[in-house]
Amino acid sequence: SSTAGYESLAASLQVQAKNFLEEYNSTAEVVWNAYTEASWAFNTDINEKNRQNMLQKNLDMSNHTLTYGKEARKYDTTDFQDGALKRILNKLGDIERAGLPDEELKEYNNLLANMDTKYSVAEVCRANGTCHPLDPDLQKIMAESRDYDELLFAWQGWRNASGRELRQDYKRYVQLANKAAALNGHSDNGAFWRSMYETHSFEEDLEHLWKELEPLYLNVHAYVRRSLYRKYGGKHINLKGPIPAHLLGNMWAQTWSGIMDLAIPYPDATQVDATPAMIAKGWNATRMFQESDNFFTSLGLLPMPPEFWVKSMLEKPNDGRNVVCHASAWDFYNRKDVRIKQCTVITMDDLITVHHEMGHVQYFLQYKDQPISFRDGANPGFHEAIGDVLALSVATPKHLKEIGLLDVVEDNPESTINYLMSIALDKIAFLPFGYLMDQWRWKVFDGRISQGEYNKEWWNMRVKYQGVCPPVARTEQDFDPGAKFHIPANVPYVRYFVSFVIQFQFHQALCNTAGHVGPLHQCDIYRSKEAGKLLGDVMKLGFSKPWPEAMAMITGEPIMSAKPLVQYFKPLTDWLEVENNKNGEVRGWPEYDWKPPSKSDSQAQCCGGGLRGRAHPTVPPLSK
Ligand SMILES: CC(=O)N[C@@H](CC(=O)O)C(=O)NC[C@H](CC1(C(=O)N[C@@H](Cc2ccc(O)cc2)C(=O)O)CCCC1)C(=O)O
Ligand SMILES: [Zn+2]
Repeated sequence: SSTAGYESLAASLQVQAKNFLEEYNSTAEVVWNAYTEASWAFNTDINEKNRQNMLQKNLDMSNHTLTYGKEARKYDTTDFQDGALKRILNKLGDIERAGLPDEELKEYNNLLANMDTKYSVAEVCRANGTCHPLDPDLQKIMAESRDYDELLFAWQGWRNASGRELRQDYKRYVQLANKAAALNGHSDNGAFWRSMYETHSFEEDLEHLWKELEPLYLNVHAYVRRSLYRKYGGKHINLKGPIPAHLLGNMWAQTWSGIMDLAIPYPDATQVDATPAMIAKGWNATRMFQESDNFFTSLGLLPMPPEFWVKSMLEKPNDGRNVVCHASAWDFYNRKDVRIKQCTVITMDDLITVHHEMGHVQYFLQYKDQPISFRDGANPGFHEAIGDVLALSVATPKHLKEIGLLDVVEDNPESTINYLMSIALDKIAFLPFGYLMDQWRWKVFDGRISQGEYNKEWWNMRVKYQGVCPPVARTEQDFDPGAKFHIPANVPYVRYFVSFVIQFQFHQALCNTAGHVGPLHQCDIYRSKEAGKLLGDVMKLGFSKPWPEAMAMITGEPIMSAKPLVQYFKPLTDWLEVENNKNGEVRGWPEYDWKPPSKSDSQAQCCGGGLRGRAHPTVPPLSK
C-alpha cells in the first residue's frame, strides 16, 4: 500500500543519511585534526610560517564543512525516527563561516589570526626600556601591587598596547561575523551564539538568575569598597560611588581574590592561601597537573593519556618563542590526543585554573567515542563547569590539608567567614562581569551599540552591572573590550556566567551523591566513585541530548537554578548583611557618575601641586 511504500522510502533515506554521516565523521576527524595540529603549532610558536599553515588548514576545514553542510541540508529530517540522525543533520546544516564567499572567508580568518597575535604579543614598556607582557608580569602587578599609580601604569598601558590596536580590526570582524550568521539563517552573530543553548527563553532566564544573585553581589561590592577605602582613602574611593577598576586585584576586575589580604574579615583566623606551601614544597607545573589528575581518577574518572604528558605545554617556554599564554585545553579529534597549553605559575589561583583546564580534557576523553558532531558540552556552560566543580572540593581547607598544602584547619565561625570570603571574591565578584561581556557583544552584533560608541557603552555597562569605573578618562580612541582575551579571540563568554551558576548545582548534587552531610561549603567529593560516575555519565553524552536532559540526570531538575549558589554562601551573606549595616554601607553606587581624580586633575585643582582644598580628606602619599 502507499503507506508501506512511503515508510520504506523514509527508511531507505535514513540508511542513506547514516552512510553519509559515517563518511562525514571519518573525513571530519582527519580534517579537524590537521587544523587543530596547525593551530597548536601557531599558538605555541607564533610566526609567519605557522600562521600561514594554520590559515591554510582552516580553509581546508571550511571547504569540508561547506561540502558536507550543503549535502546535509538536502535531507528533510521531519519524518526521521532516529533522533540522533536528525540532531546531527540539523547541526551540520549550520556551516558558520564556511558560508562566506572565498575572499571574505580569507579576510575573516586573517582578521582573527591578526587579532590573536596583536593581543598575545602586546606588552607595556617603562621609560627605562624594560617591557612587560600580560603573562606573568602585568597580571602579577595587578594582583600584588598596592601602589595606586603603579596599578594605573599597568592598567592603562595594557589597554593602550592591546585594545587600541584592535579597534579597527574589530569593526570589520563584526560585519563579517554577522554576514556569516545571516547566511545560516540567524538574525546576527549574537543570535547564532545564543542558539547553542537551544533555549527560547535563554536571555530572560539569564536576567532572572542575575536578579536573584545581584543582592549577593551588592553586599560583596560594598564590603570590598570599604576595604579599599581603608587602604586608598577617600580621595580615590567614594563610598557611594563605583570602584576604580584597577584596584580590584585583576586586570579586568573580573575576580577579586588578588586583594584578599585587603578584604580578609578575620586576619587572626586561619588563612586559606596554599601558595606559600606550594612554593615551600617545591611544587612545579607538572606536580600541579598530577595533583589534579589524581583527583579526577580518585572519582573513577579517566586518567590523562601518555600523549598528554608528552605533548602539552605546561609552562611558558624560555627559548624566546612567542606563545599564546592564555590557558587552554585542546581536543585533537582523533579519540586519543588531548593537550593543555598553560603558562603555569606556582600559585593557588593557577592550581584552580589547572583543574578548570583538566575539566575540559576530561570531557574530551569521556565523549571521545561520540560522533564528532556530538563531541561538545551539553551546552558551553557545562564544558566550563566540570573543572570548577572539582576545584570547589580541592579548595576546601580540609582537602588542602589532606594534600599537604595547609597545616592548620580550624572549624570556627571566623575561619568559615575567611574561607567563604576567599571563594566569594572569585565566584560572586565574577557574576556581573560574566553577564555583561556578551550583553555588550550581543548589542554590538545586533546594532544596538554602533561603532562610534563601543567604549562609551562598554563603560556604561561596567558601571551598571559591576559598579566599577575607569581610573582615567576614556575616549573612542580606546577599545577597552579588546583588552580582554575573549573579545579579539572571538570566544563567547556567557558560558562562564552559566557555569558559575550551574557548578554549584552540580556541586550540591555530587555532594549529596557522595553522602556529604553538613554545610555545602565544607563538602569535598574526593574519592567518591558514586559522584564520579554521575558526572562521567553526563560527560559521555556530549552534545547528543538537549542540555535540560543532562541537567536532570545530575540535579533531578531540567533547569538552571541560583539556589545552590545562594545556599553555599549563606553563612557569608548573613555575615555581610550585618557587617555592612554596622558600617552604614550604601548598597550599590548611587553616585554612579563619580570619577576618581587623575594626576592631571590634582595638578589642575591645586596651586603649586599641594593637596589643599581637596573635596576629600587627604591621605599621606603611598610609600613607594
Ligand atoms: C581550544 C580552546 O580554546 N579550548 C577552550 C575550552 C573548550 O572550549 O573546550 C579553552 O581552553 N578556552 C580557554 C579558557 C581559559 C580560561 C578563561 O579564559 N577563563 C575565563 C573565565 C573564567 C574565569 C575564572 C575561572 O575560575 C573560570 C573561568 C577568563 O579568564 O576570563 C583561563 C583561565 C580559566 C579558563 C577556558 O578554559 O575556558
Ligand atoms: Zn574553560
